[in-house]
Amino acid sequence: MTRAIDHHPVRLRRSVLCVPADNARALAKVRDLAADAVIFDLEDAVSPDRKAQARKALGQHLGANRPDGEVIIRVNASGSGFGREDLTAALAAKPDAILLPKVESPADIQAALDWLAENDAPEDLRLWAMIETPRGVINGPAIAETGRTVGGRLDCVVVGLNDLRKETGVPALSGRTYLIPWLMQILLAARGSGLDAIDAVFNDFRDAEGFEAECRQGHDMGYDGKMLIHPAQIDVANQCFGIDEAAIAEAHAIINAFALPENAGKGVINLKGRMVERLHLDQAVKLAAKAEIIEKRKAKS
Ligand SMILES: CC(C)(COP(=O)(O)OP(=O)(O)OC[C@H]1O[C@@H](n2cnc3c(N)ncnc32)[C@H](O)[C@@H]1OP(=O)(O)O)[C@@H](O)C(=O)NCCC(=O)NCCSC(=O)C[C@H](O)C(=O)O
Ligand SMILES: [Mg+2]
Repeated sequence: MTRAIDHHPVRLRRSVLCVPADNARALAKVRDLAADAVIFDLEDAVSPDRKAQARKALGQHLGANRPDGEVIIRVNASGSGFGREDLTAALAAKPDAILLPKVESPADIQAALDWLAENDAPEDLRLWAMIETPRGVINGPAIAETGRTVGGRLDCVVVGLNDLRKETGVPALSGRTYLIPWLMQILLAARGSGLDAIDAVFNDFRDAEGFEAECRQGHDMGYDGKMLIHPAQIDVANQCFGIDEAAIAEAHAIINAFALPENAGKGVINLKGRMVERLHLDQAVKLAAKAEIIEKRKAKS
């Protein structure tokens, strides 16, 4: 695992594909897909009468197949009546992270942390949190901060706009005009506590143009990647949230310039007529680390 300057681990999360845990045909496809991370869903993609079946299918599937990227399991919320059984099944399936839906307060994170401690969860098991209700957005900074300071397991938040639109009445307009303030609020809360942030799903998976525009928007808002619902969305997300050649070259130019003996100890330098400070060096190191992971991933596929 590559570590960035601020010691937050750099992980590749450009494309985070969601798969209903009870869909055998979709599960069978996952290993051959180029998603950076896969969320195996026990929550809204699985109907209440199939929850038990989905837990069992997921355990069997992950027992025999592991995708290359991060494995995340989304459980049902604690108040749903399915939460405890989902957590038990998730822990047994040994994911990299458990995704908590509809997180509304620091207490939701704390309850999950307590359960994990009581059930001897491995130290490196991470928590992800979905922010997808009005209270979740309002309490975003406190949620992110509690997750970081208590137990240190939380390292990623995911925006759920379907639920947020349902709860607020904001319609699904192209461009997401009235949702942008909340998207930026969530991004700021995540960054304020050193967490990664994943943009929401785009439902119209046959609308390639609309999807690409939304990926570019999410990237420009600062998000690390996008939650996806269909394999056709993976390549575009990897490209939009990826790093182009010019940016990699620029990062290396900054790193090399600060490594020159004449620049040792300098806080600011002149790089071909442009002011470059050590904060830009930090950014360049992080970007180069991510580019290195992307190259390794390409070499493997
Ligand atoms: C949306 C879908 C139900 C569409 O499925 P389908 O009708 O099967 O589409 P296609 O015929 O185009 O599929 C082509 C093949 O690809 C496989 N497939 C489809 N989706 C996936 C997937 N997600 N992962 C892996 N493989 C997939 C199909 O099986 C076809 O292959 P084959 O069967 O061999 O022909 C479906 O895409 C789907 O269920 N997507 C995921 C839905 C989901 O997980 N929803 C929960 C996440 S969204 C969310 O969380 C919202 C958030 O909470 C919020 O509030 O916003
Ligand atoms: Mg949701």
